[in-house]
Amino acid sequence: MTVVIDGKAAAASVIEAVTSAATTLESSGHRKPGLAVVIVGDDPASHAYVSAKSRMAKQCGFNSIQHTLPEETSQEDLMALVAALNADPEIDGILVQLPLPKHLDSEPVIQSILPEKDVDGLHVVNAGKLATGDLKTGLLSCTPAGAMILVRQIHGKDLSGLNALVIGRSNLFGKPMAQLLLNASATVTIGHSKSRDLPELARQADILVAAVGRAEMVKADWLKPGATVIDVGINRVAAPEKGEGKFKLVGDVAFAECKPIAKAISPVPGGVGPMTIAMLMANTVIAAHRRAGVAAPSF
Ligand SMILES: NC(=O)C1=CN([C@@H]2O[C@H](COP(=O)(O)OP(=O)(O)OC[C@H]3O[C@@H](n4cnc5c(N)ncnc54)[C@H](OP(=O)(O)O)[C@@H]3O)[C@@H](O)[C@H]2O)C=CC1
Ligand SMILES: Nc1nc(=O)c2c([nH]1)NC[C@@H]1CN(c3ccc(C(=O)N[C@@H](CCC(=O)O)C(=O)O)cc3)C=[N+]21
Repeated sequence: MTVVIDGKAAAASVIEAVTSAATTLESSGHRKPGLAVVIVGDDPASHAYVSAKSRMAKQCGFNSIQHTLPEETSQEDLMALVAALNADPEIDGILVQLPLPKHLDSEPVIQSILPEKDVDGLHVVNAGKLATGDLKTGLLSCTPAGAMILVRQIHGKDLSGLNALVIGRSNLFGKPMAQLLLNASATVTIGHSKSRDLPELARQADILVAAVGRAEMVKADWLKPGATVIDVGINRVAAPEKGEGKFKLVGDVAFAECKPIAKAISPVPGGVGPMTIAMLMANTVIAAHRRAGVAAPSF
């Protein structure tokens, strides 16, 4: 029987641990962890994610502040807001929702966030710590950290001898995911749009992670029987069966046909997505502990 990995349940247990760490921190005389989420423009999907993040931060007992800037915000104004949040002693974590409107350059914005407040794990200092094998003193990118917790449920901490394929090489997900898998001693391949014969690479993989953004790209005949499949893709596709003009979310993996071949598979929705938000809360509570000079929990 294939295991359908329950990301909601795994996220709920992370959230429980985060909430309890936040409560303990506060009852020992420190202030609440503070998370600032910055969103520019009015993309409805981004707004939905940001409100989910703000809601969850409140549920964890954080001080959660949302900054909503108009579409026409300038690079200077956005950078000035980040500088103010860097200097704000009440703020432990800063997240700038991506993608930014086209006229803005995200890289200087991300790099201007203080590394110790970079709860997205995208600052070069945090990316560099991960790349050099320091997983303890920086902040990890939320989605790969969450995906790794799901992999650990199936395989434990040591992935020695296992082949892993990550499809996608973004800074937000693919690269840090590959590094986490490598750190756990998997033999890692990274596939992308210029790879030759992805299906053949996939058939070698004991652990297949798909983060492309192409609905149901990974088919049943790509899988090694008994593989663990982690689906990171979030694709909104038409769902006429739900009514005219309705949409549904699907991943990068053709779930129904892949499920019988896999040992374990994460669904979309209800897989990696909820873990991303949970790990953002985990990073915020870690940053708050470090700022307070108290030993931080690990997740
Ligand atoms: N569940 C969650 O919490 C999160 C989900 N996501 C989702 O994950 C997906 C990927 O996100 P992200 O990494 O930010 O996306 P990017 O668009 O930054 O990266 C996509 C990657 O997929 C590769 N790619 C594109 N087309 C193909 C193809 N036909 N064959 C093989 N590789 C291809 C690209 O290759 P190349 O580099 O050559 O262009 C690139 O490396 C999206 O669906 C996104 O919504 C992202 C973050 C969080
Ligand atoms: N700076 C930055 N950091 C991010 O981590 C970041 C970002 N920008 N921009 C966009 C992507 C995407 N992302 C998701 C978070 C949660 C779900 C999630 O909770 N998904 C639910 C479904 C939600 C729904 O129903 O719409 C699920 O998969 O079950 C999905 C996707 C974070 N991202």
